[in-house]
Amino acid sequence: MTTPLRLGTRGSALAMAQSGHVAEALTAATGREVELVEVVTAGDRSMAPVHRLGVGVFVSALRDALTAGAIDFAVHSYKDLPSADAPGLHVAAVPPRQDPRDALITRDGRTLAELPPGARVGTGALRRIAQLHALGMQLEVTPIRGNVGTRLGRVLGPDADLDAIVLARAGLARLGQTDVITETLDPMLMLPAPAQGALAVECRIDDQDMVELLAVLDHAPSRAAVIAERALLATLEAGCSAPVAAYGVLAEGEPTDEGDVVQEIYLRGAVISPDGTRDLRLSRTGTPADAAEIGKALAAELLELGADSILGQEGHAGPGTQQFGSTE
Ligand SMILES: NCc1[nH]cc(CCC(=O)O)c1CC(=O)O
Repeated sequence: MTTPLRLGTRGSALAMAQSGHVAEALTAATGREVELVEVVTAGDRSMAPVHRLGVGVFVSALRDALTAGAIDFAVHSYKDLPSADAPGLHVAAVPPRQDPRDALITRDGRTLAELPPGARVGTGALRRIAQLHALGMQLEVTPIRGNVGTRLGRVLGPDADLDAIVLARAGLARLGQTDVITETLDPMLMLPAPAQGALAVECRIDDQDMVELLAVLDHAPSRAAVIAERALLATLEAGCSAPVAAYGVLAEGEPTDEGDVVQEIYLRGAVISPDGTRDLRLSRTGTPADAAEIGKALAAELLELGADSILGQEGHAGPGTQQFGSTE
């Protein structure tokens, strides 16, 4: 009998749900038993706005446990990972991604377009705040934090004080709560965070057995999309709490003259000032093998249009440093 593999996870309902799904998938594919080990992170203990908490509050405790050998692997929400690689660690799998779009939940069932001026919309991420302002609908955007249940309470609970909230559809999907969604937002209006809806399954780079075992969970199209989105973010030297959005989609391109169907990646990226007055959005296509280059090239185009001055406005960390952390 082999010993169970130790999967480190945060204790939030969302983290437990996504770790549980990965554990089940790994057991189904390999027959290996998986044991969940709860790791408490600084981000779980604090209620401060996350863009003020800064560096990796939800991630570093899990990574420390992994490096120390207390756990064999960890599952992260990929969008919460800093864009720089962690020394000695390796993302061994990107499982099939959930729908990466953002979701709107309203108190009275109105859609985004139906919200009146002055409607109170809660969200924590600068990226979402910026895009809500950019709609020019005079929404009153209110910062919120807390786990998914707490945030839903602000709009659906007995003491609801907001007209609407925006959060990742993927989180609700993993919790089996998509029935609360009023509207899944069009990425042309609300472009998701880089890597939203994707998971990163991480292990120690020198743990060859785990690297090989976890590879069964990898989904190449999801990985390619995430690579492109995160290359854009890294090139902008921004982090998950910056007002940067990116969405990569793999699709079949136009058939070649010989009639061959090839995969194409379509990447859309945006940098928007928190007040919504400066709004840069561009897209680009290429082949999935060039995912990282497409992200870098799109970031370079955004920089040419002045993206750095927008990012500078909200305390851009500058070259060599990484500002990141869970945005909601
Ligand atoms: N930053 C918090 C966070 N990290 C991952 C998710 C869930 C969705 C995902 O996996 O992208 C959420 C919640 C949210 O943004 O509403």
